[in-house]
Amino acid sequence: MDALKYVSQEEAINIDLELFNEYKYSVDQLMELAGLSCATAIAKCFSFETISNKAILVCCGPGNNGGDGLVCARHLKLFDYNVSVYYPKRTDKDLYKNLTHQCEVMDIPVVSDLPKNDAMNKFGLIVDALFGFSFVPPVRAAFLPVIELMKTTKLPIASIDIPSGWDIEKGEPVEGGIKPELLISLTAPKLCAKLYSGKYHYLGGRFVPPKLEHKYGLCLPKYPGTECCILLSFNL
Ligand SMILES: NC(=O)C1=CN([C@@H]2O[C@H](COP(=O)(O)OP(=O)(O)OC[C@H]3O[C@@H](n4cnc5c(N)ncnc54)[C@H](O)[C@@H]3O)[C@@H](O)[C@H]2O)[C@H](O)CC1
Ligand SMILES: [K+]
Repeated sequence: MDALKYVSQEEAINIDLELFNEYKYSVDQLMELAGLSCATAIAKCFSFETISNKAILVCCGPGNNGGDGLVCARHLKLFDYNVSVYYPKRTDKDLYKNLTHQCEVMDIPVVSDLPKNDAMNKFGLIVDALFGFSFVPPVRAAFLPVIELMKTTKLPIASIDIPSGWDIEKGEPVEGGIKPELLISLTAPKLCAKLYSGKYHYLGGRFVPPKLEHKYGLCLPKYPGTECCILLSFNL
């Protein structure tokens, strides 16, 4: 079998466009599957016993990566974790308003200010849903504090699709970036994931129609049975 393809930023954007325009998926559909696969991979890697208070802070950015984070937060809550969401720049579109509402009515606190030291100490894991494949470096000022927090924290980080702040193709910035313990690539891994050496690398977003997979030569791995995510690599 041919090797799994790591896609460029342009290919990732084109695949995304094709899913919406040619294959007629809606963003909500794919985001739900993407977010569920992220929550599932997180639960596989971080059981209740391994993270203090079962408490997870999900940091959500302004685009669809942040939307995946909101969906992921809701599923983690359904999996019985104690979930909070940090969402500093709320996007004024119905999709995001509804996803935020769904979290709030499930008693997931959604805050606009980064939790301070004491409040931060209760968490056992940070989910990074700040930026995905549309990120263009460098990080703008509004997001520097949360990126700095994630660079210096002792808590494990689970990154959705891209470790935020990393160049989509060239990887970690030369001045140093965040170092997630889990990376969940969605649809297909991006080139930066080749340079990822953290503990767990999962693939999620099991929604690619075979014709689209072949067109881009993705050579996706065979997901086991009905699983929505698959472990690509594990480093001790
Ligand atoms: N088909 C798929 O694979 C699916 C992927 N999903 C997820 O969607 C993201 C990509 O989402 P997109 O809305 O295109 O953009 P991002 O979330 O990556 O970010 C755009 C957002 O961020 C701002 N921004 C860009 N650069 C910077 C910067 N340097 N500093 C600060 N802010 C920045 C920009 O202005 C936008 O507001 C993909 O990765 C997946 O996670 C779908 O959910 C399902 C289908
Ligand atoms: K991310």
